[in-house]
Amino acid sequence: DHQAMAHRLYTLVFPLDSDNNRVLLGLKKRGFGCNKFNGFGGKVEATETIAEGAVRELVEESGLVATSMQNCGLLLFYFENDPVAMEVHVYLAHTYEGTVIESDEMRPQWFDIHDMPFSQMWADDSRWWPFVLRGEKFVGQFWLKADQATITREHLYAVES
Ligand SMILES: Cc1cc(-c2ccco2)c2oc(N)nc2c1
Repeated sequence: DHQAMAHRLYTLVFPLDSDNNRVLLGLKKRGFGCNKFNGFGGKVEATETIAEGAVRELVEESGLVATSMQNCGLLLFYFENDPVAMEVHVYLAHTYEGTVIESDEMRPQWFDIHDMPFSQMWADDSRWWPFVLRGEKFVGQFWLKADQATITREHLYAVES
């Protein structure tokens, strides 16, 4: 039978503009995922809920205060040579306050949701973003090589929202 794997909780938030045509991404300026565009997020602290962590990371990394968020998917990443999986809770932020600011972590930029910079994003993004565009909640499991760029196996499916 399968042994339970250890996992670490993360959030990922994608702010959408009011007519749902554009999404705010951040170019990571340092650390994990450096030089990739991604949603805004990071580790969930022990003292907060996952949703609270999502709101906090969005403020810290973009300056936007989310006033409504929708959990749109779950991503699980397994790395060769690493026993701890990443459990990433993905959110769309439909309404928010504040103005977008560049942080020392992230350089924010708006993109057409149908013209994503996938060549400058994590390899998994082009696989599950179509679910977001269809409004389908998803669960995606991705097994990655140590280079964190190569997907060796994936299991991606829609779930009841
Ligand atoms: C391995 C990996 C990690 C993350 C991540 C780190 C923090 C939040 O998410 C990803 O995000 C995306 N889009 N692909 C990702 C792959």
